[in-house]
Amino acid sequence: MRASLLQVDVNEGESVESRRRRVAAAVRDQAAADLVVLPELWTTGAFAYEEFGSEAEPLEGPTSEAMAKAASDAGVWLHAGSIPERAPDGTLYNTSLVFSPSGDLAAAYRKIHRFGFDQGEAVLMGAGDTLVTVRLPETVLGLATCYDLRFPELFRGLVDAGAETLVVPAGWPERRRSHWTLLARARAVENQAFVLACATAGSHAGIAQAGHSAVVDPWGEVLAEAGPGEEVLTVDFDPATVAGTRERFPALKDRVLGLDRPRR
Ligand SMILES: NC(=O)CCC(=O)C(=O)O
Repeated sequence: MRASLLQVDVNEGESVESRRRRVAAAVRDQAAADLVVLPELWTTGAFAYEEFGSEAEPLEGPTSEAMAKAASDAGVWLHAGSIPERAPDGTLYNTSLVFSPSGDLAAAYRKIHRFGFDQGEAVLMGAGDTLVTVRLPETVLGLATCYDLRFPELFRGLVDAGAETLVVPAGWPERRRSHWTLLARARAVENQAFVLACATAGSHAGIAQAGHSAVVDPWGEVLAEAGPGEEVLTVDFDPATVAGTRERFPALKDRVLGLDRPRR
């Protein structure tokens, strides 16, 4: 299976419309891939809080339309990263979209853990409450977004739902890059799954982005890692490695669930 991660440069010098056209063209160029992955909130930038409301779109908005067409033109599965979604009741969500090679919306995942503590995304956006997996011919994707990477129980839930390839679009700051790299490997090792971690490059809202998108195998080996700038990271991997790893080293079967809490 071939995956291409598009590490998009997101900066205020380029309009959302221009970036949408540029990214759609880049997706069309990936016709040799089976799966193309984009980062989190690449239209606005994950830290451009003041843009979330003005650039929010419904699930059938301009980004979704452009990405559906790009996926069908290229004939690829497309994890189109996330958009600021405005739901019919007005609530904003950080929503990831997955399109099939015929351009149909196969899945939408609303980010469960919002970043910012008592500001930014955490107060501007609603929280998703549903785990999402997507069955491709070669593997089952489990969806998570950026800050979700810090919450291992979410990933265990995805694995329990059948996920073998964990896809994590992000807008991760350069100053915490070591956490990004470490957590992507940790989620791969503990879940014996592939991790496709696709981040933004560049700088927006005064926050330098980490880049360094990566593909990690179920043994925790980094198969490929991008540099800091805009880049297409293409990797061939064998999804059957997941079942092989889980069979040879059956740690997931040794889980002990429902432990009692310490007595006080
Ligand atoms: N967009 C995000 O979720 C940022 C997450 C982050 O900066 C961190 O977890 O650190």
